Amino acid sequence: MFDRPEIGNSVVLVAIDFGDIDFLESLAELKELARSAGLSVVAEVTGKRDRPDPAYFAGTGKVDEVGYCLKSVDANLVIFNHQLSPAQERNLEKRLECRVIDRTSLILDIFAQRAQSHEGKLQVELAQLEHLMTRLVRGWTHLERQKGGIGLRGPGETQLETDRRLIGKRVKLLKDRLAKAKMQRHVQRGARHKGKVFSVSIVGYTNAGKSTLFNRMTKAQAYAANQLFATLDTTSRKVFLAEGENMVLSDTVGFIRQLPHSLVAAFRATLEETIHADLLLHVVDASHPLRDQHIIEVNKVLKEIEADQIPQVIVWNKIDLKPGLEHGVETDEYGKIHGVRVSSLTGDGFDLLRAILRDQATTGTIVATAKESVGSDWSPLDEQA
Ligand SMILES: Nc1nc2c(ncn2[C@@H]2O[C@H](COP(=O)(O)OP(=O)(O)OP(=O)(O)O)[C@@H](O)[C@H]2O)c(=O)[nH]1
Ligand SMILES: [Mg+2]
Repeated sequence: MFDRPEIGNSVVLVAIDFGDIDFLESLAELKELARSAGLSVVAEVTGKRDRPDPAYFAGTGKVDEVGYCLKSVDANLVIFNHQLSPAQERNLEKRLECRVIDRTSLILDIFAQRAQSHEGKLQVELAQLEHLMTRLVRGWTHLERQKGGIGLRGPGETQLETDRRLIGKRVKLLKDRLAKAKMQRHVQRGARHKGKVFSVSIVGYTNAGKSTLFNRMTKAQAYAANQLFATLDTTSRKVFLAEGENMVLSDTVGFIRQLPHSLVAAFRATLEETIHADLLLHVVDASHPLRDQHIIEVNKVLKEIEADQIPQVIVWNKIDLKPGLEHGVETDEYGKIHGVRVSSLTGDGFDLLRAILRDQATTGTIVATAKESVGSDWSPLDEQA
């Protein structure tokens, strides 16, 4: 009953510009997401609108445009870049005679495909059920209003109630299991803390190169690929820094703008690992045109999970892709380190990164926190390029 519905693989993207400043980027990202989900984008329909209007698709001819498009390209899925209400989704499916999903469902689908560990699978199922729940709830109130309320229960509504009860039960079970898994991790972390091992978490936007950096540091084989959300599970390894000095390095799930709330909540447990780190390596794709927005998005999530107090080094990664950028360390006006430029692909700059890790492990004072560097509008990368 809780199986993920099969989605097709030829897809038409629909994106309406409601005046968002980053419309084009978010469209590009949607394409990337679709590609990462193994879908092939065969057409795009775009439009412009001054405000998000639920009634937009009625009578504007836009739906017909999507319909014509579907006929000419033979696609079996339509993905909308913005949030659709369940009613909108149903109406659109009826009119287009094609499966319709939105960005959130697409991201959930990618997570469902990728989840590997027991805990990761539980988290994704929980997020999917919670997504489903909000839709059932809304469908329910909608029906209630139609029928005029009290004393008019139809068989359909009873079914909804049953569904809700069953899903509710499953949600509770999943939450219990996740709580147990969290306890276990807590115990493991406790053991690590006793040995006082310096712990470092790698965080950053999806596809920034976190796993590639992790692999180079640990000589491990974490899955790295040119797709969004290649990594879902936190992986940790012990790394030798210097005589008598080790660290535990953790690779984590990537962030993305408009990450569905249910997913943020579900992954909070895994990300909590991050809160207890002594240092964050915030990996940024320095060659990406939107790298500054990516940093803001990641810091937003870090603040949400209360990890914004932890010393943080911005690791400008992929400098091999930016002609003119060279490896180097960036310090603020107090001499504290807040950035380092490297290439995880070639290893360029890794001796600097290792030195920073070693010094921070022994002194704990050479790196600034994100809070300390907020407000400084100095952008060293631009100075360099
Ligand atoms: N040119 C170049 N490519 C890199 C570098 N670091 C990583 N990449 C590539 O960038 C892509 C993404 O790398 P990953 O390490 O999987 O990125 P990630 O941040 O772990 O991504 P998610 O797990 O999806 O969040 C891969 O194709 C890597 O080969 C680098 O320094 N230079
Ligand atoms: Mg990864």
